[in-house]
Amino acid sequence: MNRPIVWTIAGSDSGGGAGIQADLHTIKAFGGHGCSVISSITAQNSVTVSMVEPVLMQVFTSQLAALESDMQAGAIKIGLLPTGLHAEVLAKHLQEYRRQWPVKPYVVLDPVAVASSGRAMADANLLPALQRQLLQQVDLVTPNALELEALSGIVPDSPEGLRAGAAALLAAGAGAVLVKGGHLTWPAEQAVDYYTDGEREIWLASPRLETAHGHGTGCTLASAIATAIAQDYPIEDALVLAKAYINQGLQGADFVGRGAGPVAHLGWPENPADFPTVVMPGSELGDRLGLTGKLPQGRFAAMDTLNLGLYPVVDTVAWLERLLTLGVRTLQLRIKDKADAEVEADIQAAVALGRRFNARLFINDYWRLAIKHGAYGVHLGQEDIEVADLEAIRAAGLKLGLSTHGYYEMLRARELKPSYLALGHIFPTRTKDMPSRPQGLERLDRYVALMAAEFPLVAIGGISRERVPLVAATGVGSIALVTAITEAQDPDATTLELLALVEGDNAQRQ
Ligand SMILES: Cc1ncc(COP(=O)(O)OP(=O)(O)O)c(N)n1
Ligand SMILES: Cc1ncsc1CCOP(=O)(O)O
Ligand SMILES: [Mg+2]
Repeated sequence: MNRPIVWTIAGSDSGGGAGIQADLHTIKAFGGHGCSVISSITAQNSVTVSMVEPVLMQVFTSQLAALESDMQAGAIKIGLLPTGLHAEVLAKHLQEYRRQWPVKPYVVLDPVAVASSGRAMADANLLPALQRQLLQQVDLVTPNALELEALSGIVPDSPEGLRAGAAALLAAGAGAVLVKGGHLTWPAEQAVDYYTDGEREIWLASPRLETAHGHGTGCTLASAIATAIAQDYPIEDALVLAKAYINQGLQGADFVGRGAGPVAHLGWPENPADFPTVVMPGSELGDRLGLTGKLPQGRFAAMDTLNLGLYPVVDTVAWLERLLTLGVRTLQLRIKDKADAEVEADIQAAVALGRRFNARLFINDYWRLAIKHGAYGVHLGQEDIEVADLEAIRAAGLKLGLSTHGYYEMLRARELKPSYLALGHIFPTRTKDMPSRPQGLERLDRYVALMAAEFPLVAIGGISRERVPLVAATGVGSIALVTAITEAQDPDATTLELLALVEGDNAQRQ
């Protein structure tokens, strides 16, 4: 596999728990190739920092030049900069990379100024240089509560204070801000991270972990985000993965010296318990954080099985009838962009057919008509979550399937307790213009490992007859298809073959 290049520009920690050393562990764990630009050499162990020595400016810029001429970065993580001058010089280099490089690196700044022991790690000129020059060159800055206060002058002692502090960093030029919740004193029982790019907010919560350890968490989090982005994960997935990596690493942390041990580096996060909760409007925590909106009041009706099997998605009642007659038992009517009045008769007919064949028949999009005609279930997309009356669908007893396109959307959908989750699009598809990138089998594998115990899962998007065995091998319980069936030379024979492939002995042929 091609490992994306990720640079860390940071200080060396002789104790091996933070700085360059933590960054390189993390970059490797996330599948990147780590390159380092050492900004300063620290002498420290698990109990004290005894020396911080900035590297000569020529040593600093020679490392940048060496990498720049041969090993252009997909993402750059910046940690400790020992002087304001190092920050100024770096800002100029970053500006130049953005101008010259064909692919712009994603830059994450972890604004380290004070060690966890309380010792100042940088000179007094660093803060103004960050504020006036470096912030403008970064895509994401990741302060903790103390660093946010130092950079913005605003004390984040409430959600409003936190939002105001983050807004000040956006105004200073940062592309986005992630405030880490570890040092916030509220909410008491959860460590809540806050992300904003000025247009949207994401709040991620995990229970506070009782541990004496955690040296290097800030460095590790920023490196994990940078490497996930270099792997082409969208920012919201990078945030979720990085927080899961930290939670896993804190659980596994132990003494190395006499003091606080380093966060452990335990590979790609896979345990659902390590993943954060997406704080939803309408939840108790959401209310406390000032989010507005509603949540459904309970779970959606459960499916009768975790394995929904072959799942054709078609646009006419005639197709539904043909497939039901062949023995298909999970199907969807997907008619796009028509007025309710134009589709009502088809939806009514589809619901009646589904009942006659005792099938799991989902209606895409038209949730009001689905409720009105007593459909078995509704399938909705991410955009619909904001606008559909989910509680009305739930209260009417309809099943709900939700589309997701990655870690963050899966975790957000999880909070709505739907009947199944769809994961897509797995391969490039001609059927629909997708704003996200194809997920591929490796990511599908990981999603299935994470969510399969909790929800029936459906894979969709670009799944041809030939790809069905590969998709089925991930353990996903259902495979949704459009063109593999509707454009097959012999749709009936193909459907029977697919039923046997996906459902094996459980295929209910008539
Ligand atoms: C099983 C299944 N998965 C995903 C989709 C896509 O739904 P959505 O995101 O709402 O997009 P449209 O289908 O409405 O274009 C689906 N329909 N079925
Ligand atoms: C509706 C939809 N949602 C995600 S991909 C997709 C289309 C799947 O069609 P095909 O199986 O022809 O690629
Ligand atoms: Mg839809």
